[in-house]
Amino acid sequence: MKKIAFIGAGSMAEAIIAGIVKHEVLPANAIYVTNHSNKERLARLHEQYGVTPFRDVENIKDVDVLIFATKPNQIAEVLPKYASLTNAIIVSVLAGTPLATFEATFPNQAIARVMPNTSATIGESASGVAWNTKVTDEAKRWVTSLVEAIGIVQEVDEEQLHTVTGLSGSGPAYVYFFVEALEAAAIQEGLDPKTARELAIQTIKGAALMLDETREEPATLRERVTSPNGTTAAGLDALREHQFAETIHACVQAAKQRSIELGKA
Ligand SMILES: NC(=O)C1=CN([C@@H]2O[C@H](COP(=O)(O)OP(=O)(O)OC[C@H]3O[C@@H](n4cnc5c(N)ncnc54)[C@H](OP(=O)(O)O)[C@@H]3O)[C@@H](O)[C@H]2O)C=CC1
Ligand SMILES: O=C(O)[C@@H]1CCC=N1
Repeated sequence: MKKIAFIGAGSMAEAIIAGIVKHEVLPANAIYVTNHSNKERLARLHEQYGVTPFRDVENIKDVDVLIFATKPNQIAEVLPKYASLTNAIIVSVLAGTPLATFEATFPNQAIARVMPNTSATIGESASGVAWNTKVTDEAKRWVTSLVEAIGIVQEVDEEQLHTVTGLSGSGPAYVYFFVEALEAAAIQEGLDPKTARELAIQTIKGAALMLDETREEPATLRERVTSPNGTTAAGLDALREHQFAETIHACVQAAKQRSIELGKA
């Protein structure tokens, strides 16, 4: 049985832990977790998922997979502490931070850079992965099976992970922001908040499931909603007038650019 340890216990680590535990990829007692100082959070993760908090690297010296999930600007001080774990497969979920940063500490080990998203919590992450040159077929298989347990995964070149971050790493936040805007508009235009919330959630869910289950082109599905000279055409015209596509491009580009900057920090 594999034993894995999370270095960092924030939102992303919890989303992955929740996905792994829910899908029974590993028993919870094979999952170790640490953070900087927040004891209450580790106690809550233990309580909620059954994972084992640890403080000392001695407690995880036989670990098979080490998953780094700190903020990018925290990793430089974190890595030296784990340099003795020369048998572990290394996984990073840090935005921007290059494989080379991890190779400096683990020069002979298999390293994977994964960009998941918080939908991992329910096994619905859209993740990207890139590998270093030391990765073995076995390490690839194992990390892929771990990431597949929390959703779908696409293999990309390392440089492309910046764009993956701008699309799917940050993507859930764009969708939530869209829902916030949709709800606010519906309330201003006469609905009560509860009705606006229920209709907005089901609209997003139904459209996402249509895309996934039918695999039809988004444009085809859009056209099917759009009666000639009808209400949808009027709504879409307003989106075009307000530069919807340009706005989304600016959004993905800005997130990608920030990922590049974080990688240089
Ligand atoms: N949130 C998201 O949607 C996504 C995040 N990511 C990436 O995941 C990483 C984590 O993000 P997120 O979970 O949101 O961040 P959080 O701030 O929620 O979590 C950061 C974690 O790192 C811990 N930490 C800080 N310093 C150390 C240290 N010296 N040793 C051990 N642990 C330490 C913190 O501990 P403490 O609380 O005690 O300070 C905390 O548990 C980032 O690099 C981000 O780019 C990737 C994809 C999506
Ligand atoms: O906002 C961030 O930097 C992280 C990376 C992708 C999603 N959240």
